[in-house]
Amino acid sequence: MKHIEVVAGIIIYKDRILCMQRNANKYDYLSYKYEFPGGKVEPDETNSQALMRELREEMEIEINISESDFFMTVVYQYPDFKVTMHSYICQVNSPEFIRKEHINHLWLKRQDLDKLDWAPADQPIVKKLMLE
Ligand SMILES: Nc1nc2c([nH]c(=O)n2[C@H]2C[C@H](O)[C@@H](COP(=O)(O)OP(=O)(O)OP(=O)(O)O)O2)c(=O)[nH]1
Repeated sequence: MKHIEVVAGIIIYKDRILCMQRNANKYDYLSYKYEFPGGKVEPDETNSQALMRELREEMEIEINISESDFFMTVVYQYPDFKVTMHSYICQVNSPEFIRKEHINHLWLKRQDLDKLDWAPADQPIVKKLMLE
């Protein structure tokens, strides 16, 4: 079965976390779900390089990310593929970005994160963020 390596950014501005809504997808279980922005790691890229590239491409966010920003890794088995997702805390100084691929976004306080319909692999990240 296909196994993909993904990076995701927990974008934090003041006391709010950026939640991005995916568009329709060939897999119903991912369509319109909320997620943390990011994407697949390409060969010869480090995780932080991949995340900086994805945030630049997807949202025009220019940010420096290093291994010290690592938050947690989730391994999740979807019906059609397995994902290993590495998440990083990304503190930003401005809430500005350009939404190029997602259909909606919300800036939520930690305690409200569980009000959204998250991609299944994101549940452990949401849970951990709510504990802090
Ligand atoms: N970026 C991101 N991807 C996530 C999260 N949770 C989760 O299950 N995923 C999955 C969805 C996708 O299968 C994969 C991310 O890769 P992607 O963004 O390049 O994939 P995609 O489905 O949008 O596009 P593609 O496969 O058609 O290229 O990881 C998350 O919080 N952020």
